[in-house]
Amino acid sequence: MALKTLSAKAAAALDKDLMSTGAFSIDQLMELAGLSVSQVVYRVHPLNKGRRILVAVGPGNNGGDGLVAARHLRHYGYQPSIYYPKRSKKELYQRLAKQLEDLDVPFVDDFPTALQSADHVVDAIFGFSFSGEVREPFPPVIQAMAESKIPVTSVDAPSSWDIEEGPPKSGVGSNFHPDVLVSLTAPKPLVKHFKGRHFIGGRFVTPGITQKYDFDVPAYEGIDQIVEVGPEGLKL
Ligand SMILES: NC(=O)C1=CN([C@@H]2O[C@H](COP(=O)(O)OP(=O)(O)OC[C@H]3O[C@@H](n4cnc5c(N)ncnc54)[C@H](O)[C@@H]3O)[C@@H](O)[C@H]2O)[C@@H](O)CC1
Ligand SMILES: [K+]
Repeated sequence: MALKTLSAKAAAALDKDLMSTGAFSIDQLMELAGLSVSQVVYRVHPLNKGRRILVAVGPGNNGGDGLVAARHLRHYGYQPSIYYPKRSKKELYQRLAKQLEDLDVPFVDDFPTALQSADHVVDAIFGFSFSGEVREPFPPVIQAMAESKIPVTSVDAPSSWDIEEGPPKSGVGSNFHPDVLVSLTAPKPLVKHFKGRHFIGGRFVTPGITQKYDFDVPAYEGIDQIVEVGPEGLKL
C-alpha cells in the first residue's frame, strides 16, 4: 500500500499549524528537519565512502534544512562545503551560517567546480514552495547535478520538480533524478516519479496533526529520526 502524500498546499498549512497551535518555533522545525537529513546521509553514505559533502543551499527553509544538516555532518566527521548564492537576510539564516563559519566549514562560489571534488551532494535548493521554471542562478546547478555521477540526496523534493507533477517534461530538471530523497513529515505527490532510496523524517508530529492532515507515520526505530520506505512510498 502506498503511503499517503501531502500536497504543497497541505504541507504549507501543516507547517503553519505546527508553528501556531503546535507551539513549535521555526528554529526547532528546521533543526529536526536538518537532523533527519544528516542521519540519511550517514545511512546512505557512511564516512568510509568519502567525507566531502557538497551542500547546495536555496533561499528558503529548504536551504535552512541544508545548513543545519551540514553542521551535524561536520560533527559526525564529514568535511561539508556550502554553495549558498542567495543568502537570506533573516536572522535565523545568518545564525546558521555563522555556526558553520565557526566550524571552519567553507562556502564556495562555483558549484560545478566544487562538484568535481565532492563525494556526495545534498540538494537543499527548493522544497514544497517551489513553482514555475528554475530561475538564475540555479539552472546550471540543477544541470550539473543531473549530469554528474556523484550521488545526490534531495531534501523534501528533487529541486526543479513540480511538487504535484514531478520532473518537468523538458528543459532544466527534466533529466534530474537524485539517488536519495528525504520526505519531511510525509511524501509529496511527486514521489510517484522517484525511483531511488526514499526516507521519511519527522519524528515529532502529534497524533492530532497526523489525523487532521490524514497521513501515515512510519514505524521509527530506536533513536532514529528517519525511516526508509520502499519505491513510490510503499512500505518496505
Ligand atoms: N514540516 C517540516 O518538516 C518542515 C519543513 N521545512 C522545509 O521548508 C521547506 C519549504 O520552505 P519554504 O516555504 O521556505 O520554501 P522553499 O525553501 O521550498 O523555497 C522557497 C524559496 O524558493 C524561491 N523560489 C520558488 N520558486 C522558484 C523558482 N522557480 N526559481 C527560483 N527560486 C524559486 C522562493 O522565492 C523562495 O525564496 C520544506 O520543503 C522543507 O524542506 C522546515 O524547514 C520547517 C519544517
Ligand atoms: K530540495
